[in-house]
Amino acid sequence: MPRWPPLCRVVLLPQRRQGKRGRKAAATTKHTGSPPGARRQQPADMLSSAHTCTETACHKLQARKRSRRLTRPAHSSRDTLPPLPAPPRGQQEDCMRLNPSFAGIALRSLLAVDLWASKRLGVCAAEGSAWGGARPLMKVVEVSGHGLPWLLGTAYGLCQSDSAATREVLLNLLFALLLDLVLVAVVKGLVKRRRPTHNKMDMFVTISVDKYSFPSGHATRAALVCRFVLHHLVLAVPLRVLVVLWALIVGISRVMLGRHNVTDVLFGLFLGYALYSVVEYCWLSPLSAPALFALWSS
Ligand SMILES: CC(C)=CCC/C(C)=C/COP(=O)(O)O
Repeated sequence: MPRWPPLCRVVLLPQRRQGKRGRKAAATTKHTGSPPGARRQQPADMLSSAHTCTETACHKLQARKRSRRLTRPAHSSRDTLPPLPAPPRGQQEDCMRLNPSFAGIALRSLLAVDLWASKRLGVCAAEGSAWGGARPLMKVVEVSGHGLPWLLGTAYGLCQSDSAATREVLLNLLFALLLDLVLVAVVKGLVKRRRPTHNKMDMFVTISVDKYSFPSGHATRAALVCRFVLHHLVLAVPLRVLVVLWALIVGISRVMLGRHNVTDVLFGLFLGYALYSVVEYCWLSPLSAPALFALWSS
């Protein structure tokens, strides 16, 4: 590789390293052949001055660069300012508290309203509560939406059924109830929202995740069973209305008994309603699950 003459090193280095102001000056130099305000140089002058300043300028530049490199912090780049040091952890949390997002504020407000409303509506939470006399009745409603009677009742009906159509419907109801139990247990285990403080833990048969309240298992089951029954049972209109009312009363009773917050029940009703669509989509029939149905025919 050819060695560049010293002139090139001296002239090119400062131009490459200069900032905006330096570039402006360099543009003037390029245009006029000299820095602004200086005497216009002749080609011979330029050549001789370039030669005479070669060694000293080069040494000065290298020394300046070296000293800049020594004084510059290790993390800084040549063209950017060094990044500001991260604020201590406590200060970061303060900033987050001072600048919460819109979604954060909305969620906190919703939860505050939810807790306040749930406490006000928990009128059967204890015998001494405003509607404490209705507590035994609410507990009957609680049992009517409990998983155990529904599972046992469906399994019994399945064993007793002698028509293929009834068997198909009951098998799918059993599948839906089991799916619901699993889904609610998973969501409760993930969200881990504690039951309201005013709840008395005197519930009929619970499993470990039932110490959590989101979503309400009774509400999901009530919505799921309600949709299932309305689709697969031929009922008179008053009975259909009664089924819908039962689902709503089960949901409301959860808040009145102090078992749940309002949002637990609302989400539970939505989840149960949506779960029915999944059950419909995965409908088990002698065509889609022949092995399962063969159990009964043999
Ligand atoms: C033991 C079995 C088969 C089911 C447990 C049903 C149960 C206790 C659900 C909890 O419902 P909430 O979440 O509405 O309180």
